[in-house]
Amino acid sequence: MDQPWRILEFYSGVGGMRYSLMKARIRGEVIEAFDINDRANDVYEHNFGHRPFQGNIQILSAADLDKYKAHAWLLSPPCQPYTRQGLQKDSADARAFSFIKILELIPTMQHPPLILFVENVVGFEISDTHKQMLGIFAKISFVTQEYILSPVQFGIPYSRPRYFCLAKRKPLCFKISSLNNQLLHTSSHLVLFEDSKLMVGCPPQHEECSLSCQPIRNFLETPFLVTDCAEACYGTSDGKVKQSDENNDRGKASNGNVGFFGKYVVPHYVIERWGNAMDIVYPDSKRCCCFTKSYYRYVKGTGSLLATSEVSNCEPTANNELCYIKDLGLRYFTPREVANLHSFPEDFCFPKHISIRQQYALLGNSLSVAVVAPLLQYLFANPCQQSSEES
Ligand SMILES: C[S@@+](CC[C@H](N)C(=O)[O-])C[C@H]1O[C@@H](n2cnc3c(N)ncnc32)[C@H](O)[C@@H]1O
Repeated sequence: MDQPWRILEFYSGVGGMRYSLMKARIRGEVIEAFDINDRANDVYEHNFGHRPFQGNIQILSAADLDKYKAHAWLLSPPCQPYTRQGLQKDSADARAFSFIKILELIPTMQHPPLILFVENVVGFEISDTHKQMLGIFAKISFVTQEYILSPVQFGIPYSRPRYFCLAKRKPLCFKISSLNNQLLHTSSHLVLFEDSKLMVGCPPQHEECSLSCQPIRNFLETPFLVTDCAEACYGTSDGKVKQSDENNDRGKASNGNVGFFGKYVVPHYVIERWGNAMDIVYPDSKRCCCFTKSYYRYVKGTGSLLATSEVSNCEPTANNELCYIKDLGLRYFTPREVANLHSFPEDFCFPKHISIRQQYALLGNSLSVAVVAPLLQYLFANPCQQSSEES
């Protein structure tokens, strides 16, 4: 392909796909992005200087899309229809409609895309939306390779396994076509980035993978210790944090000081209620759990908490486990640290009016650039030639 790829980014959120394209150094241009969420679009515009098309993707027609003459579509549709925590209504969930609707337009287009990339949660691969998607791809002569990969397989101490579908319209082909029509859990054949020498090809959660990961410490804002936090215990007892303590009040110590990490301190009442369900990691840990959009609002299953002190006056026995946890200087990872674990670039930032909770929500919906970039590099590589390995 001589000309730069013309790329559409659907469900663009805060632009994780676009950052992945940049990291993968794909010779192409995002000619339009689409998202229904105002705040996500504010963040996107703040970082890329372009405001995505704001509206429901479901209303787009084939004629609307033909105007872009796009070669590639990147799509990360809502994952709630398929998440284990959700109701798993799958294709019956209204949030799944726009995705199938837009794929169904492809056979009717004058300038259909040549390349598609889809990201979603694990569980999507057994959904009927997935079945419908593959049915449409077969009808329009697309070949596919599917993956379930997590950042831990790329040297990042972060467990966020996600489903990816790479699809190309024939006669385009994959570099390794023997992997067509397979669901793969390994990344070993993906192109190595100069700066990701730690990439290893083993299944997510595999012990050896996390051993070769960098420590969490490398992803923290510095200094990472909690200060001024002893009395920063605000909130209600239902595991939810008070509505009014957004950005300002939360973390204000009774002496009036607001330490940088004050608003990230885990209140003692939350430890008492949810301590046993917390995933606690240390700066030297080589793993942490997936941050969801509910991080900072809820504790259970929404992401790891950071222990900033290993010294406790209490013994970690079953009887005084909560006392022990209270002494760990627990705090939430900051939004910047979550962005670091998502491998977002240093210059990524939020406009001032986006609250902390909104920042977590937007990041929780986003993706790992460390995983998506090599997949995109593989997807866009030498698309018109068979690899020498196969010839
Ligand atoms: C899983 S998130 C994708 C996030 C994105 N990849 C990122 O890096 O931030 C799904 C996004 O799709 C948007 N969305 C959901 N349904 C939509 C629809 N029908 N039309 C347009 N955008 C939609 C949501 O606002 C959300 O930002």
